[in-house]
Amino acid sequence: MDSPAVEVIDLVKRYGGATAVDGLTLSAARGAVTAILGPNGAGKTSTIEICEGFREADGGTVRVLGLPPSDGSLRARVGVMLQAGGVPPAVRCGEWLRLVSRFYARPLAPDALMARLGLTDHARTPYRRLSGGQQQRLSLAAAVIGRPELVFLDEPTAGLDPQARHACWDLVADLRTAGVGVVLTTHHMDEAERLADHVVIIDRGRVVAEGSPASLTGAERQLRFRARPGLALEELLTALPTGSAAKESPAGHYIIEGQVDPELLATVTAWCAAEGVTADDLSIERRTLEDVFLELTGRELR
Ligand SMILES: Nc1ncnc2c1ncn2[C@@H]1O[C@H](COP(=O)(O)OP(=O)(O)OP(=O)(O)O)[C@@H](O)[C@H]1O
Repeated sequence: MDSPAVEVIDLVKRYGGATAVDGLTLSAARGAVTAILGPNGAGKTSTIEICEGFREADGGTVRVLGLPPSDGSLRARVGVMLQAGGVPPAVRCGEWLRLVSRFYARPLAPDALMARLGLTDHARTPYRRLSGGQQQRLSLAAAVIGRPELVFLDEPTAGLDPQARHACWDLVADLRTAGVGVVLTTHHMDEAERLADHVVIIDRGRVVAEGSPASLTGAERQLRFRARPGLALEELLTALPTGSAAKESPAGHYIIEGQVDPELLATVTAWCAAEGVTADDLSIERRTLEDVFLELTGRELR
């Protein structure tokens, strides 16, 4: 049987006295999209850069396509999109892509890839004159041009406009269809929910949850509405069946959890009416990945 695309066991990474990755274990399948989520400083980039062979681990085992990350044969088989830099400032966009393509035996056509990522009009623009989003798209193009078996994308859509974000999503979906393994980090929960087969949530250098987006969010539904901030939810709770929960998060956004049925809906709307409150945008929804993420990693800023 093939080894996983990426296998990380008990990974440890320290910077001076600080432990950034603290016994992290995860696995990413071939031909699937694995999203690594975590708050700022959780250890995502450290982990990914160790897998890419750019940083040394202080402990644990990492295998990429069954090989140690330092194995030279991986260069031709693995695509890497860095968070920033790596391109000479004066090189033109199209020139760079053609240059990178020459390192590979069966590269994609640079012009077609530029067209796909909206870079055709910038083919002759030097890297330093590209906007942040255009530089980002060029890095993405360079990561996939060699038809890799596996790509690492570190925050691929950070700073992209909605059009470019969708183009990136389409590209990732096509890579997956073509059997390419994709390991990406993102702060966009909707992106992970939309793209990923497998989500790994890490916090303080450790995995705190993993599974498919559906298994992480569960089947439970919630009642949500918007109203003026500061409603007396403890009062509402006394009218709801035992086991229900009500919270305001953020201010003016209310979430009621429990057995969401017509009776609960009627109780909540009747209570709102008695309070003289109109419940706006009332909806019954499943928990989102963002809800799960915040529950697991807390709300304090890092
Ligand atoms: N080269 C370095 N030297 C010292 N500390 C570092 C270095 N790189 C990362 N760190 C620290 O290690 C921890 C993990 O950083 P890392 O970049 O891996 O997190 P991350 O999850 O990718 O964060 P973000 O979401 O902000 O990109 C942070 O506390 C960071 O300050």
